[in-house]
Amino acid sequence: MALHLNLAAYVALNAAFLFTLDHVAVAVGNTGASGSLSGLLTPYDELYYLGVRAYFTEAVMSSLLLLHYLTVCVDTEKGSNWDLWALDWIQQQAECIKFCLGRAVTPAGQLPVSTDIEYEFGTRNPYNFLQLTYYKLGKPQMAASAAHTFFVANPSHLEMRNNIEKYRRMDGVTEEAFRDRERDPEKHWVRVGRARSGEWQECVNETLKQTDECRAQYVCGDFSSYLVVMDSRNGLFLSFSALSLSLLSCKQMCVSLVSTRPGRISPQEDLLPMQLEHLHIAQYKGQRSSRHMYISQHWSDFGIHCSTASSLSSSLSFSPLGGPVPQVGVTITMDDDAMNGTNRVVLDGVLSQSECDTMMQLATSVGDGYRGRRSPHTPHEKFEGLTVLKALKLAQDGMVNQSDARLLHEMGERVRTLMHSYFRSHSILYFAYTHLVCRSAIPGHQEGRLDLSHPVHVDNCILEPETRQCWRELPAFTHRDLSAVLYLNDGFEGGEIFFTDRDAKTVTARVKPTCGRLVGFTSGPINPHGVTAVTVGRRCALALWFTTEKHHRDMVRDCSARISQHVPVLKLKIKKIWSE
Ligand SMILES: O=C(O)CCC(=O)C(=O)O
Ligand SMILES: [Fe+2]
Repeated sequence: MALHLNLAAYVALNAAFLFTLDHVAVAVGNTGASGSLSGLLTPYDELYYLGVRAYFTEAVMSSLLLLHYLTVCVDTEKGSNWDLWALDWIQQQAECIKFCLGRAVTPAGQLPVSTDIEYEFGTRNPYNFLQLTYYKLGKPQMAASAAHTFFVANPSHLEMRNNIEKYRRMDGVTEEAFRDRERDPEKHWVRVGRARSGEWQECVNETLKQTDECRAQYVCGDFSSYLVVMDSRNGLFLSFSALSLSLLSCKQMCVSLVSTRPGRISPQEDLLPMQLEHLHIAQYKGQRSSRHMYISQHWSDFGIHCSTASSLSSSLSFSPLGGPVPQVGVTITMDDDAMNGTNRVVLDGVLSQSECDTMMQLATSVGDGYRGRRSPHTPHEKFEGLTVLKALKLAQDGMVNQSDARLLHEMGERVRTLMHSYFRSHSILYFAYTHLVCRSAIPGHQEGRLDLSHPVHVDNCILEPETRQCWRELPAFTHRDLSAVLYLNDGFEGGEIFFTDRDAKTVTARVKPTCGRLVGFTSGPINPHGVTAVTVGRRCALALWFTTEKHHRDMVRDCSARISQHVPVLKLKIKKIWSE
């Protein structure tokens, strides 16, 4: 977690560093109305800005003192490894602090720390100041350490990258300097980055521990009951409801803080649900009977808000143990084990050769839905496609066979039934989007080609391979729950679909497309995937995405279902409207 500046800690720190503050205030020549010479404490924000001002006016000595205070503060916060027993202690201190606060701290000093300052520390800017200050004072080891800690949260900061390279070459700078000074209290992030199947339990435990510590530190616990007792004479119920609300928001704030990566300003929405999903899968595979109890217990414990809960419930509504495939001639060619992953499957025999041929013909005759334009993913391929609705409209206009257009529509239903059954979906699957896509190599543009036909991605979140995070936010199609690709042909070169680890590099499975082969997988972060370059020929497939949320269903599909059933009737209606 970044720097926590709760009131209790503020008071404690101010008391502990009063001496330092006196020096700082004198050194920067600003005792201020609320300065320490008056015997009262300086507001945190003011201190910070004094330091920054001193830094820019090159008052190195004074800024160092002040920034030293700030880092000691960071270190102290870091070291405050509050255990649950601390909650009791804090509760006991809370009344005392409240009493002392009014006497020892000026009204300005009691102000909460501003969001600007929270932001500054969240993005680790003080470490930037620190590194230069230490450098000027001839302390390269300390400077390198500050530079590294800053850089972890600001990896695109080129100047700091250069500085770090310089520090590495300096005498007296050891490897020890290149350690993230804020890392220890962020253990859950370290675990998330490394967790493999057996480690999710520890990962969940660490996240919950951090949340508990945060709540203890911010006094989200039963501190409210003291105030309720104190205020019981004047409006017990009003006080109680107000306090309950602030207690809840305090607890929720801790969920957000724990879910916010160092250097980030917004929380990762599904941090604990994501961990629980992995744990659930690991335990499901291990056939442990207590799995659901564990998950539901901590689900409520974490105080997950609605959207997070729904993302968890949707990810848990598929079983990682494959179900039956209720269709004659369809076989399971690869399951989770064969694909080194979870919730992935390859089914064969979903289409006959003649059905594939029909679809290829349909794609060839009308595959201008995307006007045969260049692929959005690579300049070396053309990308043409067709939606079901477009095919049915073309059928209305007599441009394609009605039966072909209906087959396209019916194939989607076939895939839905298979996906629902194989993934043992607990809820109805709605079509989110469907399209038939052909990728064609542009002849003469293939020499020395290194890119992919479709770069590695996750279908319902934005993958950030460096941090192994996947951000379930727009413009990703966050409502997609299951993905399916039904292949129509082979006879081209390249064009394999492959799955990777979250690093987008470690390939865990590869599948060669062929007529009637269906690749199905859950759309979330456990299934990053891409398509290798199509270097010769044309590769066609029907891509489908399903959602368990009714309001995200593809309305156009509903419309096309009606059209599919009533093509002749609609045609008559349209004619009638024209003639009127
Ligand atoms: O065509 C494929 O094999 C996969 C396409 C894909 O991943 C996508 O469209 O999101
Ligand atoms: Fe995809």
